[in-house]
Amino acid sequence: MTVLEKGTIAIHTENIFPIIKKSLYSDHEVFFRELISNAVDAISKLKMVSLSGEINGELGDPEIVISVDKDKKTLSISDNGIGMTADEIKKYINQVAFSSAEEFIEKYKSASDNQIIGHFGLGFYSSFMVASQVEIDTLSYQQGAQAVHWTCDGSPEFQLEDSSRTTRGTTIILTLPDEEKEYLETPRLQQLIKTYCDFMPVPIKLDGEVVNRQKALWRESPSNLKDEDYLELYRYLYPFQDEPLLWVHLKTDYPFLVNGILYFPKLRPDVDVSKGNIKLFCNQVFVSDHCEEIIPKFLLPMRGILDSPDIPLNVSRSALQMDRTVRKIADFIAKKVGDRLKALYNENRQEYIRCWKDLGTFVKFGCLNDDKFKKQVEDLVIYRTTADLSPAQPDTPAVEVQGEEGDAWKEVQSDSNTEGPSYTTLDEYLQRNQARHENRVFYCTDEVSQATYVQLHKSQGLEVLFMDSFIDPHFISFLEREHQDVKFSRVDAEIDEKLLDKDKSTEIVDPTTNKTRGEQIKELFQNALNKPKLNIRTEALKGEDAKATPPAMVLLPEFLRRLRDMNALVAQENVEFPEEHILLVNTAHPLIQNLAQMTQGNIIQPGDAQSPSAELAEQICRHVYDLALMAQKGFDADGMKSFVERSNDVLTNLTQKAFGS
Ligand SMILES: Nc1ncnc2c1ncn2[C@@H]1O[C@H](COP(=O)(O)OP(=O)(O)OP(=O)(O)O)[C@@H](O)[C@H]1O
Repeated sequence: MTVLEKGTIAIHTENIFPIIKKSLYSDHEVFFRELISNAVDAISKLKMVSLSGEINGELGDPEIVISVDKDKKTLSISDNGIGMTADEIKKYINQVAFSSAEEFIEKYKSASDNQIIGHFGLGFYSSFMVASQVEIDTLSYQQGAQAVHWTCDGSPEFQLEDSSRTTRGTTIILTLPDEEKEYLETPRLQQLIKTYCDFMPVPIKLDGEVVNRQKALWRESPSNLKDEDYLELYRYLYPFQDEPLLWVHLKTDYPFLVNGILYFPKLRPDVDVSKGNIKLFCNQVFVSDHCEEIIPKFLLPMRGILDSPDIPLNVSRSALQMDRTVRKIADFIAKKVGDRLKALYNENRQEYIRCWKDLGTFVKFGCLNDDKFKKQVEDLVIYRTTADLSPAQPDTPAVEVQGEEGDAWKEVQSDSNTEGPSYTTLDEYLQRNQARHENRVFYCTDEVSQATYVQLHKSQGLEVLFMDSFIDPHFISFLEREHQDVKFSRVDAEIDEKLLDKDKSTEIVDPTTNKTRGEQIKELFQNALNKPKLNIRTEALKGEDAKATPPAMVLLPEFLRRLRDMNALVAQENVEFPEEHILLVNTAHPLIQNLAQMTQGNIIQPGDAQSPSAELAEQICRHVYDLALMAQKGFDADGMKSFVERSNDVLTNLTQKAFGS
């Protein structure tokens, strides 16, 4: 073998390699991605040269082969690409690669390495992060080319000599010191291929088997893809997860190049919505699992792949966030997501409703965070409602329409018959209820604990919207800012006039005192509860069956509740239920009427010696109050104790009465 050249690499920093090693300490494995990328590039270059007619004869199937020699402690990466001549090695390796190494060090000496996404495009010299010696054995595609062998042991000195290689292409041989011997193990190498090179367009072989998937679905035209293709990729990327709700295929080449597929996952309660789940690629090469700086915040829970060579990757994360192209790409993604939602809303409302439970949070968060996105989707925000909006069933059977299989008319029919709760937009709600309660929206934040209130509204034909996600309190404030004249009130905040039977509550019952039944009951409760800050109101609630209305309700005015919620948020803990709430006692309810009867002409005064029935009445008043309170707040330990004790007392009293004792 003739030594062609011995020399010193033209760099100015002495001992460049220890510095490379140190500055990339946490990211050693990226050398693998860099070398495989070079191999893929060499194969694509060969294809291009061949297309230009410069090569005669067969190219053979492109492939990259990874092999390990444990005795020699070497890891080799071979490609059958374009190869290099001695001159090219001198130019591209000795000069280009190493001057970029120097540039890298200058740039990142001071920066903490984890600020840079995936240390992408470090190039050939990154092999010195792991190898004590690097060799290149290569034969150029050019006719009559001489194979060459380059060796460098990590010092700036190298050796270049002739090689006996006879096949076109390049092999990079890394000799690994003991501390890097993990890269001699098959499972570790498999994992690296899967992580970084899974979607690279050339087969990568390890131990004779192709390990990578190659096909990058996002580079294909959406018109050639079926739903199943997208689902298959999702299952592959996120195994053992629920199926995604829908997806958006991103594809543009102007003014920037972006390809990708983003999926809306089913939002599980344990999903961390502040953490990005989208995988960032650059020309099918994996870069990072973390692209929080690129994806609009409200879309972070989306999953999938974003592939763009136009995202600057070797700048700090903060610079990335400020980058104009990155900002434009973020806008582009948000717009595409908005378009997709709009299309689904218009084309398949049932499916949109099915997805809404999970999509709703994205969309609302997006409206709060991004004005452009808000404008795009504000008409698509829907709410579950107590109104029954299912299409009326026709009185006469539908006219038989003869149609082919899959006939559009038939599909529409089956679509509209889908059962389930009804959904409405805010505009539709306001329009529908304009005559009864203009610009007023009744809503419920907890279907279970507010069930009584919802039922009361429903039975009087008042429509209630369910706004029960964690984002809804913020969203309600946002809606009130957007629609200045619209007021939102929770079903337990105040009682609408429509729910009250004014005639019944003014009925006079006691001719001697001239007190209405309402006044009498109010006094009864005031004395029994003895809570000066509590505002007791007596009203007759409307309802065909008085028993179906609640005997009493605790109301907390909307502004007081919001104030309390805000304080709780600031204090990060539960704040006491305000004492200044309202107890609405329903004089139409038989229980309350019985109470009035029991104490007629015998109003209990605190401190009075009480008759047994007056005592029972007092107990029941407290009980009615507790039951009403329960819907608003749970009990603390003391409250629970006295509630249970009193329940037992009341029951004992009642059973005694039943025996006539
Ligand atoms: N396997 C290979 N086959 C043929 N040429 C190669 C191979 N590996 C490296 N080269 C040559 O060496 C050059 C320098 O490689 P290096 O990886 O440092 O930078 P790069 O690939 O040009 O850019 P990047 O910084 O994006 O990796 C390449 O441009 C290429 O010409």
